[in-house]
Amino acid sequence: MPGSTPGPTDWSPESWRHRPAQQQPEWPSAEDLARAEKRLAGLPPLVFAGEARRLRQQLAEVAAGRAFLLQAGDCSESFEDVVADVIRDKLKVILQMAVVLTYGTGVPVVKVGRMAGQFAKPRSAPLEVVDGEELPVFRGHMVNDDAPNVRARVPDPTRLLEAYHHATATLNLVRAFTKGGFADLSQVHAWNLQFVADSDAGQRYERIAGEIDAALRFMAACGIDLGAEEALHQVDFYTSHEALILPYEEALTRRDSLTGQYYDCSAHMLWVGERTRQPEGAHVEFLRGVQNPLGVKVGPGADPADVVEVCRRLDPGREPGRLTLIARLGASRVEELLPPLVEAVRRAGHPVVWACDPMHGNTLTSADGRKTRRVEDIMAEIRGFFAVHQRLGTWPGGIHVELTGDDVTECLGGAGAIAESDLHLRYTTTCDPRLNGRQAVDLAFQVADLLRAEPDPSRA
Ligand SMILES: O=C[C@H](O)[C@H](O)COP(=O)(O)O
Ligand SMILES: C=C(OP(=O)(O)O)C(=O)O
Ligand SMILES: [Mn+2]
Repeated sequence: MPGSTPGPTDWSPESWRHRPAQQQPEWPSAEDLARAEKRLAGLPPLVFAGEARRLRQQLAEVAAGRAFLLQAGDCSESFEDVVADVIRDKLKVILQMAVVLTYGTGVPVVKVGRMAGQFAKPRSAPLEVVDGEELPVFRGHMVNDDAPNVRARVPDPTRLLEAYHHATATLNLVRAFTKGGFADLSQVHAWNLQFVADSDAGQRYERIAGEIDAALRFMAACGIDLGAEEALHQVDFYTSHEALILPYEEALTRRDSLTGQYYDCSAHMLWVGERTRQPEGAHVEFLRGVQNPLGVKVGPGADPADVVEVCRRLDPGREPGRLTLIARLGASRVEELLPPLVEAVRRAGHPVVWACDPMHGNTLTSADGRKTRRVEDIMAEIRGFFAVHQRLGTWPGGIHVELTGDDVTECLGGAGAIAESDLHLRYTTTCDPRLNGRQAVDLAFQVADLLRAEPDPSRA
């Protein structure tokens, strides 16, 4: 059974407190923080250990080269976007991408949202200048508000509770949508948002949807009872976020009554960010004791020996499905930097999933000072990632992307050819630039083409 290795005996949910923790807010009141932690610790878990174990099993299939991981959602979820239509549209785009990938390749797709808890952000600098005024930086709605004034930027521990409640509302809707009929394959046309349907990618998607309809009609005509096939009517959709604010994660960590092991019940999968993955640091210490599937971001400065050390701490049992390494190396350097990392981890015997985050190594600033990314760089990094794995005979296990279902103008180029002069039109992200629905579905088609060129996934 995944996670069958007993949890470490020299660990407790609070043992991270003895290690240096990067990127933690300076909460103005220790008492208010303690009150919020106490309340959170008494609230029900958001996800269940059995669900996290099921995701581990599915990720073990990815590690073995028999499935593909699609991890996607906002850079930083906004409390203001915990609105039915926004959540539904994001889900539609992710389901569409999954259909494109599965239908085009025959490879099962494991779907994980950066959703229902992605409310905290690590930042490169503690201060920023907005309209000439120096302000503490926005750290995600779990910590402070993004409004550009000093009062809004003061960390407020009651936001930890608000984050929990916003995550709960999001997850409730996600569960209803994915288990209650909306994700039924007969709805495949309805996932095509109007602004996506009008694009080339949207029309290509419509053709696939038509073929799926025809296949379903064919099976029904052959006498197959489609109503009885659960897989046609529901999808498994999992949640994930960066485990950044450790008092929040600790408060939601619970011992599973079935196995006696600890799970961080704030999300199915947690990852440690590029800025907090120090082997001796508090974040790695916290995550090594919870049995959820874990991600580790790996940036261009990563030393292979350090990455192996993090793998040793987080995956001592060398269990497939436990660890996903999410490489975010940049389009221009992926082919140079990824091979030594893959080789070192392979030599150390960790059966990790390798996923490509083509967003964070390709961020640039536009002339008017907005963070943006070129879709062509994003695609170039994905192509480089596939090329490296093909050369090394390893499986390019998945992609990790920032997107929204809204028709935003945050990333340059791609389907819809967004120019720098368009960025201001609908630039609504609270942190990093996201692909809009059209750009995301188009990207899925290109990734499906790359996956199709891979050796038969049933090889393993
Ligand atoms: O994903 C988020 C960003 O890349 C990270 O928070 C750093 O952003 P910054 O360089 O604007 O602080
Ligand atoms: C901050 C992020 O990534 P990284 O830790 O890789 O910079 C992120 O995924 O939004
Ligand atoms: Mn980001």
